[in-house]
Amino acid sequence: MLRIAIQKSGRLSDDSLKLIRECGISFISSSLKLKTESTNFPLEILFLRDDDIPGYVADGVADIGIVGQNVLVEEGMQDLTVEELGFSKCRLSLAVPKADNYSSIEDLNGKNIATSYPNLLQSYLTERGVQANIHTISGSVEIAPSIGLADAICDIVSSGSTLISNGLKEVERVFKSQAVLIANKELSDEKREILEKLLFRINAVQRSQRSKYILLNAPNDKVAEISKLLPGVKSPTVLPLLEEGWSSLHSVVNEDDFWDIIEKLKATGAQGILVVPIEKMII
Ligand SMILES: Nc1ncnc2c1ncn2[C@@H]1O[C@H](COP(=O)(O)OP(=O)(O)OP(=O)(O)O)[C@@H](O)[C@H]1O
Ligand SMILES: O=P(O)(O)OC[C@H]1O[C@H](OP(=O)(O)OP(=O)(O)O)[C@H](O)[C@@H]1O
Ligand SMILES: [Mg+2]
Repeated sequence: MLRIAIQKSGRLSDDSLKLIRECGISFISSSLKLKTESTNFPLEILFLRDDDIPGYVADGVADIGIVGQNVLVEEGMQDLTVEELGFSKCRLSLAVPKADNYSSIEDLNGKNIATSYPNLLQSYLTERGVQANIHTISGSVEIAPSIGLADAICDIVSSGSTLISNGLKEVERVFKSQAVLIANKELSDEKREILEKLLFRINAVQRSQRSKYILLNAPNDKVAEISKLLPGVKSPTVLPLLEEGWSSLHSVVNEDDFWDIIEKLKATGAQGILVVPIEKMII
């Protein structure tokens, strides 16, 4: 049995549970239960505060965990990382009151900065030769300048709406973060084997999320040109249409190239283009 620690409630919780479920792992969860076991995979799930997860995994209380890179690097445990998971993307940024005349990082010399990430902030400032007073607080950081606690803050930003609501502007990006899977370094062979199975499933889910299945009709004399645009996993599938001189072409496209490719396909004379989601993808 492998033990995974995930955040009990917060920004990481829903996507962590979603990923586990998309891997075909079933379990019964209730907001009151802090531990649950899968009914169809050798996995036990612990629901914890996110800040505690790296420590528990390092100590072996949990075998693996899902946590934000910001917390992991702040706690100096980035070497536990196994896989980037691509969700809970955010950044750690420095922000000052909107009305401040901020021109460069040197403006923060001698200033008071409130943050929950003193280590990440300190190394960012040190690298740039800036000396500031860091006040570590555990939450509601954005309020600090307006109550006279600090001149600036360093906190998580995603849409930027929390900064705007608190009369602040983002002035420096300190760290880019996303959720990662971490693992204890001394897993037994049995546990490592379960982790490999889980990683295989996670990769299949992630690959499918980055890809789309595409079907289209094309005149036979355009099939070669279109195949170059849609190489797919190995090569596209080409099937004859009932209508003479036409083929149906099936392939897989990467989400990032998607709109670019669609434009080019239309230019070749492709018709009836269908794009459908892929649930799992094993290559
Ligand atoms: N606005 C956001 N958008 C995307 N990701 C975010 C956002 N805010 C935080 N995160 C990511 O999610 C993680 C958890 O954030 P959350 O705000 O739930 O933490 P918390 O308040 O410290 O929770 P806990 O009660 O578990 O200690 C952060 O460490 C960060 O990696
Ligand atoms: O740029 P935004 O999209 O506004 O997101 C940033 C906010 O999100 C997080 O807090 P959260 O809302 O999770 O609440 P918390 O302070 O209780 O953790 C983070 O601490 C910021 O305050
Ligand atoms: Mg926390």
